Amino acid sequence: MEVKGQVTPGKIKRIGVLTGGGDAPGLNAVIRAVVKTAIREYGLSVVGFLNGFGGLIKNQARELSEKDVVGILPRGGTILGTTNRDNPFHYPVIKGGKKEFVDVSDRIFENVSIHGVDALVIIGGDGSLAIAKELYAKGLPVVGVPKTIDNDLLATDQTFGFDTALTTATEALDKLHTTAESHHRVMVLEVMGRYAGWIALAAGVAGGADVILIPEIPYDIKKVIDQINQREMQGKKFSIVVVAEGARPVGGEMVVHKRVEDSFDPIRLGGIGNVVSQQVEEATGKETRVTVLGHLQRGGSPSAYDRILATRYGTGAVRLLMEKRFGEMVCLQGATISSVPLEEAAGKIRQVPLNSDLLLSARQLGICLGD
Ligand SMILES: Nc1ncnc2c1ncn2[C@@H]1O[C@H](COP(=O)(O)OP(=O)(O)O)[C@@H](O)[C@H]1O
Ligand SMILES: O=P(O)(O)OC[C@H]1O[C@](O)(COP(=O)(O)O)[C@@H](O)[C@@H]1O
Ligand SMILES: [Mg+2]
Repeated sequence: MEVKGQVTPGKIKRIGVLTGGGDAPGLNAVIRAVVKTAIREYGLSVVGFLNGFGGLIKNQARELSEKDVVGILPRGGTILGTTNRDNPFHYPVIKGGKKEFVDVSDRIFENVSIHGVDALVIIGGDGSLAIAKELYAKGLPVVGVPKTIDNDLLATDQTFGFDTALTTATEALDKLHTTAESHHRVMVLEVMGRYAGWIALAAGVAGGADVILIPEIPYDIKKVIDQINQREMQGKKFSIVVVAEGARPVGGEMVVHKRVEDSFDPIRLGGIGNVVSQQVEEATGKETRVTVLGHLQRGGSPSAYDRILATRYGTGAVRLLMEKRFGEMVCLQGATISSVPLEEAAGKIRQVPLNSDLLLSARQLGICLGD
């Protein structure tokens, strides 16, 4: 079947790369690995599309030479820019003074062809990879690279960005411990993760939290209060509570901080830390403070682990392209870089399994999980 706008690569000579969705530490390390591998190993040229799918739609691009990636390995963010809007299949336009959402994906095929690009590396999370999958179905030769601090992508054991976010959250817990201990307070730390509790659970264990609340286990506030009171009775005058932004009480809803209407998923979570903090203060009479870690978790230099994972993903993605394994995504399976069809990764999320051994360890340490 002839697909409109289809790009049929012969020999691959020129590739494109873009970063989509929320940024994550390690994006630059992937870009560097893609550019160096493409140019040095395969003699290709590389063009970077700017600001996620926005740049592909609006034809914003820049040539990427080896010189352009010098010094970016340890840098946070992405030299290409990114956005968690600009879905080409659901793109906002103003028609007759009213906002409508239309399919502008044909523009992507035009721009890819203008730049002479034979195939594209798309670095993104569940949302960007869902778009990548649709573009592939429409005839664009793409491969995916799994990114997100949330670690919530199906079909890979780990996304890059998670380890750095986890380190930031753990450092925050270490710092909160000293002030909590001095003031005999309860400290609540709200962390990111959308609908998955990976950051909260891992940071909570690494940072010695007393309570960890994650979306996968709706909590009973009485259990949280009991834990804090029990610690008090044992002479432990402070407590540390980690709350994932997606945590919710049994029978209750997640707390929505704001809606970003142009986004495919307009919900931005946030505020549950405050709710928990107020309830704890009222019930225990203990002074309680809340810290919302927010975008600090997405910023800064990637950890050594994330630099290595990002580099392995970037080189692996170019190898996939050269083997014409389009419609696939590089992934981590155990200790090995492998690949899976985008189908298995796109638009699906991976939550903490209730039989996870990390959850079991947390329980056996006496950490309250709110149930
Ligand atoms: N399930 C989905 N299907 C298709 N597009 C999606 C989906 N979720 C998000 N998107 C779109 O993908 C882009 C990036 O999504 P977002 O979730 O913010 O980033 P990420 O790529 O990190 O998951 C946005 O344009 C968003 O509108
Ligand atoms: O950048 P925004 O719009 O505030 O989005 C915040 C969301 O993005 C994240 O930081 C990362 O999510 P994605 O990887 O899906 O972009 C979430 O943890 C958080 O809920
Ligand atoms: Mg997403």
